[in-house]
Amino acid sequence: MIIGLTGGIASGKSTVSNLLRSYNIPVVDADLIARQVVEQGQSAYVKIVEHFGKEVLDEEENIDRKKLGGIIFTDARKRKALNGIVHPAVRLEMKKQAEHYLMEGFSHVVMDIPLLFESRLTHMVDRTLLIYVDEKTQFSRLVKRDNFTEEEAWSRIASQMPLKDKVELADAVITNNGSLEELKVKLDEQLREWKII
Ligand SMILES: Nc1ncnc2c1ncn2[C@@H]1O[C@H](COP(=O)(O)OP(=O)(O)OP(=O)(O)O)[C@@H](O)[C@H]1O
Repeated sequence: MIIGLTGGIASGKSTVSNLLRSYNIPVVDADLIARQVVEQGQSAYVKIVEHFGKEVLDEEENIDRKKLGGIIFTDARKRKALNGIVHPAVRLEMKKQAEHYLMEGFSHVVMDIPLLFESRLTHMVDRTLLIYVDEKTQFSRLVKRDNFTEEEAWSRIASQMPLKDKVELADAVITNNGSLEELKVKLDEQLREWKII
């Protein structure tokens, strides 16, 4: 079974991923794969350079994510073109890694996909698990983790689909407003309910 783990910025997905790994449940990380598929030598890298030109490369000829981000931020057409290159490569690699774990004998694999609902990727998973936090907690954890100003933190939270809208879409929700210990207990309960442990 493949479980889709999702949430919002600083809601606790990585924290939960690490807890899952401590149960020996493999986690496939969409953000990590999105960085790997644009590394030199990968087909998405070649396509990006073909499409956007060498000006998106840094001195070491790696893709400069900041430069590319700046270009697509103001140009919807270019953003679509980039997504059209990167997203299929990410999906393919995620499937490959999940299949590999299942072939190895793991009965469950988790896919950590921040934009699982927004990108309509629920067809890739059998069940969805949302890590929810209230906005105040999300805000203070974000400021603390990334050293954002209040304004930077709020604008990032506001740019995303509200977590309360994702609650309706998820098969299960873990609320992460409390301590790490509480999170562990709730995750443990959910995994038992789903007979994963
Ligand atoms: N229950 C908790 N108690 C205290 N701190 C927590 C708790 N859960 C998460 N955190 C902290 O909040 C921050 C955000 O958590 P985490 O990085 O796991 O979120 P995320 O959803 O993976 O974020 P992003 O998608 O933005 O990378 C981290 O600094 C983490 O250590």
